[in-house]
Amino acid sequence: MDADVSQSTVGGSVQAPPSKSYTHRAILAAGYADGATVTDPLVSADTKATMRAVAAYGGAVERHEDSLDVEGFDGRPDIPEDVIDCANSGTTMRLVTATAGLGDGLTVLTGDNSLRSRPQGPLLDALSQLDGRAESTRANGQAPLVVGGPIDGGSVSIPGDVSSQYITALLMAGAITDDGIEIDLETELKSAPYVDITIEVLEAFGVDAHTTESGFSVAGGQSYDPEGGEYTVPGDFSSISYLLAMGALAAPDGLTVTGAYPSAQGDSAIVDVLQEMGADLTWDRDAGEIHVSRSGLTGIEVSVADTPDLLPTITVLGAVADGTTTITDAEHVRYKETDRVSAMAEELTAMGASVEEEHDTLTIHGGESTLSGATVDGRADHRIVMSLSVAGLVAEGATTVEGIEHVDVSFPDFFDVLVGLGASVSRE
Ligand SMILES: O=C(O)C1=C[C@@H](OP(=O)(O)O)[C@@H](O)[C@H](O)C1
Ligand SMILES: C=C(OP(=O)(O)O)C(=O)O
Repeated sequence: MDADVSQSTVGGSVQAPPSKSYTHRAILAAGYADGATVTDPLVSADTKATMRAVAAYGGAVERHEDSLDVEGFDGRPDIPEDVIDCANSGTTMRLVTATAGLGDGLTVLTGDNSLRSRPQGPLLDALSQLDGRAESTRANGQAPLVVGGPIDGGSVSIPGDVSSQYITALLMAGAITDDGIEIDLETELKSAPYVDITIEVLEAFGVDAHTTESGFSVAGGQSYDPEGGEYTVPGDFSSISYLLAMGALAAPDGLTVTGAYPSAQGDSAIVDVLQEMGADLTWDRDAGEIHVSRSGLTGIEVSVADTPDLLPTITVLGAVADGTTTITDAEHVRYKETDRVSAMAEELTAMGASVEEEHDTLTIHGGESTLSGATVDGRADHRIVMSLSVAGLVAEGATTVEGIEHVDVSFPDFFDVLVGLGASVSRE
C-alpha cells in the first residue's frame, strides 16, 4: 500500500505508542517467569513474533484490550513443535535464540527476507562458547538458525559493535542457567542504552544483572518474579521521534505528545537533538508531556552510536534545517531491517536533498526549500516509511511513500495518527 502525502500542517495532542523494546522484554521475561500481566503493551507485528515464541516454548499469551496475560514456561523452555517464525523482528530472533540454548533439544528459527539477511553470527558463536549447538543452516551467520542446549552458563567473549541485542539475549537467558553468564566485550558497545533497558526490566522481574569492568554479568539460578505479577510498558521514544519531528517541521500552533515519561530509552535523546537544532520544545518530565512547535532549525553534528533508530528521523530534520547536519557513528545502522544509512541517503536525494554517504557517516546539506515531492521507496522498513512521510509534510508537491503497511512493525496506527493531527494523506 502507498500513501500520498501533501504539504500540510499538523497540530493537537497525541498519546505516545507503547515501547516496542520494553514490550518484547516484558513478554519474554513473563515467559521465563511463571507468568505475568503486561499492561499497556505494544501489540504490533514484531511483538506478536515474541508472543508466538513464548507460546512455542510452552507458554501462552492471551490478549485483552490494554494488557496481555502471559502464562510462562517457567525457566527452561519446551522444545517447540515447529519452526519459530520471527518475521521481521531482530529483537525477537536474538532474544529467543538465547532461550533456545536453554532447551534440551533443538529449535529452528527463521524470519522474512530482511531478517534472514541480518547478522546473527556473534550470538551463535557465544552460544557455542557455552557448549550449546548454534548453527546457521547456510553457514553464513544468518537465519535460518538451528540452536540447542541445554547450556549451563560460563564466560563468553563477544563484539559489542554489531548488535546490543546479543547482550540482552545472553543476560535474559543467563539468569536461568545454573552458573550464570559473564560477558566480555571485545569492542566498545554500540546501542548501549538498550542494555540499560534490559537491566531495568530484569530488575522489575526480580532478576539481577549488572555491568562489570569488561562487560556484563548475570548470576545463574535466578527466577523471574515480577512484583505484583504485573509490568507496565512506558511510551516509545523512537516512535515519539516522528511525532516531534512533525511538530518541529509542520505544527505552527504546536503539537503535544503525552505519555512521554523519562526511562532508560536512549532515543529520548531526540529531545536534546531537537533543542540543539533550535526547536521550540519543552518536556514536562513529571507530566510526561512534550510540547513542540514549528521552528527554524539549524544543522548540528550528532552521534547515533547509542541511538541507531533515530538516524532516519534526524536525516529528515537535517534536510530541512539550515546548514549542515553530520550524523556520525552510524555503521551499525546498516544492519537493520534495511541498510538505513544508504536508504535515507538515496530516498532523500530523490526528494532533492543533498546527502553525502560515507561508511560511518551521513552529511546532509539542508535548507528550508530543499525538499520536493517524489515517489519514494519505504524499503519495507517501518522507520524509513515513517521518516519519509514526515519529509512529505514539508516537501513541495506530493510525495508518494511506497510500502506503508510496514508501519505495522512498531507503530501500527501511524497513518491514522498522522491524519488525526490534520496532515493531508491519502492511502491506496
Ligand atoms: O534491544 C532492542 O530493543 C533494540 C536494540 C537496537 O538494536 P541493536 O542493538 O541491534 O543496534 C535497536 O536498533 C532496535 O530497534 C531495538
Ligand atoms: C531495528 C529495529 O528493530 P529489530 O532489530 O527488532 O528488528 C527497529 O525497530 O528499528
